[in-house]
Amino acid sequence: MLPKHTLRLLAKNITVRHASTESKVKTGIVMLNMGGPQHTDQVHDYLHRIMTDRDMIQFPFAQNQLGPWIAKRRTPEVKKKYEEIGGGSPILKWTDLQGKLLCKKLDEVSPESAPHKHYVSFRYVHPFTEDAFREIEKDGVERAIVFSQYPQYSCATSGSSFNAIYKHFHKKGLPSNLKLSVIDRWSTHPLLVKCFADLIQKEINLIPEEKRREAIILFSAHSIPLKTVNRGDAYPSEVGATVQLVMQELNFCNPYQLVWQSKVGPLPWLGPFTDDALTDYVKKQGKKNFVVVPIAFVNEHIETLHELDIEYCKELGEKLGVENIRRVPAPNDHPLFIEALSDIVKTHLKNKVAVGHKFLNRCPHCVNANCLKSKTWYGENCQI
Ligand SMILES: C=CC1=C(C)c2cc3[nH]c(cc4nc(cc5[nH]c(cc1n2)c(C)c5CCC(=O)O)C(CCC(=O)O)=C4C)c(C)c3C=C
Ligand code: FES
Ligand SMILES: [Fe+2]
Repeated sequence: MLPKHTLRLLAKNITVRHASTESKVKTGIVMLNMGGPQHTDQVHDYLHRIMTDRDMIQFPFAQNQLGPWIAKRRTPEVKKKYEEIGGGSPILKWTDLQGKLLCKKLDEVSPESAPHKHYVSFRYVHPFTEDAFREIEKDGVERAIVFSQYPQYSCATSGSSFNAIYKHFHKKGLPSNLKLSVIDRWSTHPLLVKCFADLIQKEINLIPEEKRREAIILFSAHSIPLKTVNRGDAYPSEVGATVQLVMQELNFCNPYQLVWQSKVGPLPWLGPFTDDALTDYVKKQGKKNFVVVPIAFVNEHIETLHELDIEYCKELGEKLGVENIRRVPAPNDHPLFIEALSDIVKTHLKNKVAVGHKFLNRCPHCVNANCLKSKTWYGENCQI
């Protein structure tokens, strides 16, 4: 039997915890990402939304016809890929878990902004931006922090999601009791860097000792069209910054190279491409050991589970006769990654910068009216 005062303390604790879970949400964390189809019957609509999103992709002509046409033509092939990775994208499962773990940690390290609650906001599949903000308004949240889950900012991905929030609010206005602020990029956060370094080191250690030092670390990021690069998109340099810091953390232990994957459509995209790089390293330079790192994704989905694991590491690796090829997992629920997320939010609240200068400044060659309207709106409406 426990002493009486211990029992009283336990009862008090239980009551306090109960009260905090029931109290009104003070800080909402909007987990911004593109999302992926949960089931294969969502694939066509998902692709259609991507290919007709002018913030994401611009065709040189016939945009209204080309986008839907590519989506329709691509559907069977992409459906098959989702079937091969278990029938759908795990991106919702991971984002939801990351949000839950993040808010649990924030309740501990930032009691002044607690209770925290996460809201998943996807661009191309349910739960959409509108769903997230409907919930936020229903919960009577005091402060919403829009937290891009792309560490490196691209106008095609992060920018499109931020523009969608602007489109949702610009006519009806923000609820008067809601403060909105923005975390738009965090490619150089020290804990993100440490997390990648830890994940990479663990895979390097699994390569036989005599081959370990010669393994090439291939950092593979989703490519973007060259037209987007030349407009001044920040993404390639921000991905490069992450790579450089991760290699510094690893004391430049191995040879490394940044390569690009997942090109869509016939226009020129940023290279070198991951499969071409692998092929030439093996065939032309006699390299046989590789560690592949998905450096611009924070959770598993079709590009890691299918393109990297099945198409490149398994099928292409076997065809080329590589000795060792290991794919590093995405950060997922790695404790250092959850710590990174929590530190980013805590620092955002402490620094009281509602929206950064870099976000408000457009690409030098931006011709997208949505960007101008959206960035002006964020500049006028964000507060912390
Ligand atoms: C940093 C991440 C990403 C960038 C940059 C990006 C650019 C980009 N993507 C497309 C078109 C498609 N992307 C698709 C899937 C997909 N893309 C990303 C991330 C980035 N895209 C992720 C995480 C995913 C997978 C989602 C999931 O399954 O969970 C797809 C659909 C799949 C396919 O058809 O291969 C398309 C289409 C463009 C046009 C673009 C830059 C302009
Ligand atoms: S395309 Fe980059 S700000 Fe408009
Ligand atoms: Fe993509």
